[in-house]
Amino acid sequence: MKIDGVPYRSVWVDPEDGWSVRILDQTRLPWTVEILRLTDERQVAHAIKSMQVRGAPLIGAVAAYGLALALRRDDSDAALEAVAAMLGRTRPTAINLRWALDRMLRALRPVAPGRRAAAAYAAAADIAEDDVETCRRIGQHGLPLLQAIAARKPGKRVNILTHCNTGWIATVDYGTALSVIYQAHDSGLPVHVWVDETRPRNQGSALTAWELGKHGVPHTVIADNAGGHLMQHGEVDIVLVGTDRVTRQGDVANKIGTYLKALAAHDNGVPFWVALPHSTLDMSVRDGVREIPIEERDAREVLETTGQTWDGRVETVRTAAPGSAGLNPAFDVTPARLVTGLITERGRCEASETGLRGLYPEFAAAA
Ligand SMILES: CSC[C@H]1O[C@H](OP(=O)(O)O)[C@H](O)[C@@H]1O
Repeated sequence: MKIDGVPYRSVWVDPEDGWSVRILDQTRLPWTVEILRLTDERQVAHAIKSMQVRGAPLIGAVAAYGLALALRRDDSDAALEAVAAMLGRTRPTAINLRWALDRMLRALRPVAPGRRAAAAYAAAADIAEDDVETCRRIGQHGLPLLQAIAARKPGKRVNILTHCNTGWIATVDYGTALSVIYQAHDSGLPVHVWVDETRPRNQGSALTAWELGKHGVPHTVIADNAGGHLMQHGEVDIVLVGTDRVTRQGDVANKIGTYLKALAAHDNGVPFWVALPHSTLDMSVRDGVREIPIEERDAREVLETTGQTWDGRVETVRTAAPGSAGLNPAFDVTPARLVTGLITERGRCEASETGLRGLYPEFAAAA
């Protein structure tokens, strides 16, 4: 996607040296566009843990390049396994991280030391390019949902509620739920997006609002708790979110607060659709509520917030009462029964094992 007319991806190999890895520092957005240069796997691990890079598909792609960086120095079997394990421990919920590292290990274990670094860069590039095309197709398969809503309300805007950030900066390009919104907007459909602020890290008000603003998509930032009220008053035509892991029965792990949005949507008869690439499927898990590990992040993310002062300084301030403890689960799981359907690069399906088997027969055979 573009930033002020300049095309970007969210991760790329530096064309000047051909090996270091460039990323957008998402902790600096929306205040500044800062490009970081990563030169080893430790910097990659920090970038993922600190959420300089974030978003399920993107952390997988960046971890893949982190493995390539490590193998430039030491491409022994021991180093390959140890670095993959270290990167795999950076964040527990998004299955894309393990998916990407497993794909890298399958590609690299058969390669003789001495040739592994080049093979790793090629395999990481394949993961990145696969994600770009996958996310573009997700947008294509989601578009008819918005077209159908627009056809039922001619001359009126299609109101979409989204949670967290599922845009091009959460993937290598295009995004997942936002890929649908971008394609609808670019096709001339009158879309408007209710952007959940998405406390505590404000991926919505800071990142989704920034992305949509840069692309000229009409949007309004709302408090996380306002979505149900808007649904009760007919102001939401569809809820579109991304995900960090979908189980074989269609349970959906996503940013904390998604489950509450799904409950409100179910209670108000609002369609609740989840967009995901194949790399977000975890067919080894059935019951998401009981089996998906939920990342618990530093409580300070809840007790504090970061923003820009009126004279342009970016500062972090404490918003909670001094001395109060905090708890910060970063994800929750929405049971399949609350999900209207899944939008993937292969098409749309119901949130069920049958639905997923229909789109991904190879997974059924393997599981
Ligand atoms: C395109 S998937 C984005 C997915 O990842 C986000 O989590 P985080 O910001 O913690 O990386 C959120 O759950 C989004 O739905």
